[in-house]
Amino acid sequence: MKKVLQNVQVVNEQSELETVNVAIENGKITAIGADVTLDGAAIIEGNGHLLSPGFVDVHTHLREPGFEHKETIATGTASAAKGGFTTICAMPNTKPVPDSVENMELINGLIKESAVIRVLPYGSLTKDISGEVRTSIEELKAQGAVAFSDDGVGIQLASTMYEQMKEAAKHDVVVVAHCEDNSLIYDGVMHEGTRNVELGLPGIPSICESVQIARDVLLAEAAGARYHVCHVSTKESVRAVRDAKAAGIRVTAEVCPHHLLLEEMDIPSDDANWKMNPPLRAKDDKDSLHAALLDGTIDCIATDHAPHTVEEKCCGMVGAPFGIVGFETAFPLLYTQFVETGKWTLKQLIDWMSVKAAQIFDLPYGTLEVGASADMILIDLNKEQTINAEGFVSKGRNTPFNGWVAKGWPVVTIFEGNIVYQEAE
Ligand SMILES: NC(=O)N[C@@H](CC(=O)O)C(=O)O
Ligand SMILES: [Zn+2]
Ligand SMILES: [Zn+2]
Repeated sequence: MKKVLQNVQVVNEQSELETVNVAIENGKITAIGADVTLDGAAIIEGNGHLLSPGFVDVHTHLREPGFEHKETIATGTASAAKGGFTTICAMPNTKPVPDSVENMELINGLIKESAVIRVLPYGSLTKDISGEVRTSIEELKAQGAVAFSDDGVGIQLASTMYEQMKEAAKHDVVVVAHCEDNSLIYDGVMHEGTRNVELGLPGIPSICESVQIARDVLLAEAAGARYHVCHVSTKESVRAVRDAKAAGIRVTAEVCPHHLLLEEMDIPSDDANWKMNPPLRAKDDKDSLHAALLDGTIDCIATDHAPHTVEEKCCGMVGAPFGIVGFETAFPLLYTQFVETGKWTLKQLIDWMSVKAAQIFDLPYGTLEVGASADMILIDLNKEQTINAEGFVSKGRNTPFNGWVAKGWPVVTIFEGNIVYQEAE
């Protein structure tokens, strides 16, 4: 199958736009340039839109198997495709957990059946992500686990983390950590700071996250492991990662759009659509996350797409599950708030959402290089739209961004050379 995507604009290293055509053969990019043509190829008209590599999201929750009332692989991947993602890594807090060869096979089968884009499943670090019995990294890697995590909970015991890091180092896979010390949560539902006092809600202190990162970077150093920190949210966490990198420890980190866009004082009321883990922190935390992205301490942006039902999120923060959806709003929000305002270049944003994320896990995606999988998106940078949760393709409606106006919407998503999402006319 030959195709030519014509009349699209790519961002070059200088963050300038260049008009090109892209030749696609057998699902791969075979040429890209101003005069590219291909005899007998089907034409996809790009209408002068921005061409970006398909985004790579290394932190997502698809909920299937086990929690199909919140999301399925079909609805989650359709939502991701609409948001411009063509590769996503699925966290293991499903039922069953991908903690055995059998469960991993089950999940691989479900992905094959219903995913519209590439889904790379995590294997868990412990059985049933309960922090007790270690999984076989060797066996789960052989079943296609992209990396290893117990996301949703922190690994409480240093020795469990250390033993799994040594195994991960042996098999050259990355340990990916949700850092949270259970003895420092205090039943909190939002950041322990100013706004939780005003709202009369229990707070989660910053140290709950940062102390575990500090522990883990030292364990990673001792184990010789590659270690990636999930959803960094505090300035102390940033410092721990920055210092670890300076010391030559093999650590990488991600930040979520909501932690870059929002802070505790933005929380309007006791509304569970503003409840996520880690919580929205203070302004100086948010500022330090921005600085960390710009200086390379934080490597990439990941959504932590975490759908829950309207019923679960209906009635205030206490009792509601943590998490907000992210696929369908990530790029337009970040583009509008930080690229249009001149804080970031378009190239920086695209790289943080694609190639930089892929590189952490040695994935050959998130690039428009010749020979790469034809995973690409067209973005209409001038299209402005109000975010409407009711219109999400995801089953989740749990977003704090409902009603926000944003520009820069993905209009076509191409995965392995085939259109998997196209904006309705
Ligand atoms: N981020 C969240 O608030 N929730 C995630 C779990 C997690 O990422 O820790 C979920 O699975 O709902
Ligand atoms: Zn987490
Ligand atoms: Zn998560």
